[in-house]
Amino acid sequence: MKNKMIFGFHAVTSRLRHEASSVEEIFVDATRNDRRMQDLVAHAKSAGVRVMPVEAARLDKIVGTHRHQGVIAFAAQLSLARNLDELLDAVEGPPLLLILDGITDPHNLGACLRVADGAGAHAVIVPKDRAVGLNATAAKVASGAAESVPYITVTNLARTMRELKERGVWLIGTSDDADKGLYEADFTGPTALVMGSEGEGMRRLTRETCDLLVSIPMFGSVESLNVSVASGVCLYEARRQRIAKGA
Ligand SMILES: C[S@@+](CC[C@H](N)C(=O)[O-])C[C@H]1O[C@@H](n2cnc3c(N)ncnc32)[C@H](O)[C@@H]1O
Repeated sequence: MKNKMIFGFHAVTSRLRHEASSVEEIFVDATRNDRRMQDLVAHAKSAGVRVMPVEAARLDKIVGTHRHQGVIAFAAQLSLARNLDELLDAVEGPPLLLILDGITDPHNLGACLRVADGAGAHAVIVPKDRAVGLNATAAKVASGAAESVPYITVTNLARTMRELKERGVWLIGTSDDADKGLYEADFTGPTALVMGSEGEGMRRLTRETCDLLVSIPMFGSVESLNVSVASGVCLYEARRQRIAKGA
């Protein structure tokens, strides 16, 4: 299985708690010896995970612009089913998820992943059936985002949506015929943005499972936007609101 990087205390601790055996190695800032770091190192060592103290500059170089808080783990990808739970546990602040209900064009899927990465969405969730998979074309169009954004395939999308609701995630569906405008909706809490397919939009059950439906105002003569463009507009509105609120 391919290794992935996990950084930050919350995410690394969560992985150690959920499946320590998947963690191959942890790099920690050698100059940090506070209680939080001591606890994490003790937890890792008791689980038999190798801990390597390194210079902070090395951590900076590994993660680029991300915040690592002095800790990076290298771990195997977990099975997809476990990922959503682990992911929600590990997210700091309110989660922002993108649900794609039955996108069939790999270019659109790739572009959605790319904009999800850009806007800092925590995961993209797709149904297993009746949707294009993450194939080579989608991965290429995603320009690296296929590796950086957790991509979660679920067998029953409506059930996953209900589970998200139980975890306090607000499901905001999008449709060009929704009465409420995008800019009237609050995206600052835990949110899953739900997008429909290219031709038909969201399926009936998906639509009915949403807490709220919003439309992006259209000022010209066409009725709707391409799904990846619409994803970008909505995700960046969510991000704008969170920045304004300091979330
Ligand atoms: C090409 S549109 C599908 C249009 C389809 N007629 C429908 O009923 O949604 C693909 C998806 O992009 C999103 N979308 C496109 N334009 C939108 C708009 N103006 N407002 C809200 N969502 C939009 C929706 O998620 C939609 O399901």
